Amino acid sequence: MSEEYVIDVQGLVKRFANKIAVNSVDLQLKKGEVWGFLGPNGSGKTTTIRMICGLLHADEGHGTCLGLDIQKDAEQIRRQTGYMTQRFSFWSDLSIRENLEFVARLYQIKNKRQVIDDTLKKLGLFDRQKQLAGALSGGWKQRLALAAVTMHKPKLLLLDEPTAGVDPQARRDFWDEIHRLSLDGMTVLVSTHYMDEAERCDQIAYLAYGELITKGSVQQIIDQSELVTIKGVGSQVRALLSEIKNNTNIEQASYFGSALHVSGHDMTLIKQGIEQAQTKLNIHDIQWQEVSPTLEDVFIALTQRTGGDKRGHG
Ligand SMILES: Nc1ncnc2c1ncn2[C@@H]1O[C@H](COP(=O)(O)OP(=O)(O)OP(=O)(O)O)[C@@H](O)[C@H]1O
Repeated sequence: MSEEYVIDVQGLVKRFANKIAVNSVDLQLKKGEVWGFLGPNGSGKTTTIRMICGLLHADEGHGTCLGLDIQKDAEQIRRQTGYMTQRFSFWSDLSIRENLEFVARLYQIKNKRQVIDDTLKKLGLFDRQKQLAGALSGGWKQRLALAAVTMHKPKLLLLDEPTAGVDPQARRDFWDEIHRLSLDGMTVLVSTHYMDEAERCDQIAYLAYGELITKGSVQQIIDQSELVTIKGVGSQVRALLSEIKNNTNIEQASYFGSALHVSGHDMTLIKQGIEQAQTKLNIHDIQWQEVSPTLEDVFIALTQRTGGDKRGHG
């Protein structure tokens, strides 16, 4: 095993019936890093997470998690990992504290009372400990889930879309907590569809169609994409979209608020395409400015390209 990595897996493959859900995925996460796991619905994020923590047997590939073999040491990995699933469930008719007592028994935590008190305080749940879990709002439920999966002090936290449907303030608080945990040395892998959350991560891995398309810091991913973007602002910008999308030199066009972002790999061709569309529709009052592509621009372009390749190869 590598001393350096908390997760070190190579060539992970998972098939369901005849379909490949995950295809040859490599991942290396260092201690204390926060990784964002992104990709469209069904791209294989949950399946990969489940293989890493030994809940699902990989059909091919090998590697270690916390220095343990993912194919052989599943039980030991699970004991040292906090895994928050998409549908993390509680006893809704038990209080916050009673739920944590239940989890503490499950993990055979020693000195339960003290550990539960500390966890409640750390996550700002102490004053609410008697509230029924079923009556909590989305943000508080997520905190309870985080309390439940961190109470046994895991070295690795795997969070599968932990903030889906949670309001922005609660999501921000949740992320503050994630960063606090990483400062204590916990390694975190979080799957998310939110771009602002991706930007809070040290590193990102992006999956599409079961394949790892890119990984690195936000800036590295933007730079590696070699995507160029131009932003248009003006009253007639909405009329341009469908005409621009018909142009084969333009890989991607979409609205960001009242602005139109147009992206591709050759700015000269993009500008030509825009000019053709404007001339055809007799639109001349749009101001264009070259901008750095956003992470979302890059991910949409990557997904479209990968999808095109897949369709192209049948
Ligand atoms: N137990 C299963 N049996 C059959 N197919 C499965 C099973 N689990 C996942 N799949 C399929 O594998 C593919 C990858 O699914 P997975 O849940 O890993 O994607 P995901 O990236 O986590 O998606 P989402 O963002 O929607 O959560 C999908 O096509 C899914 O339908």
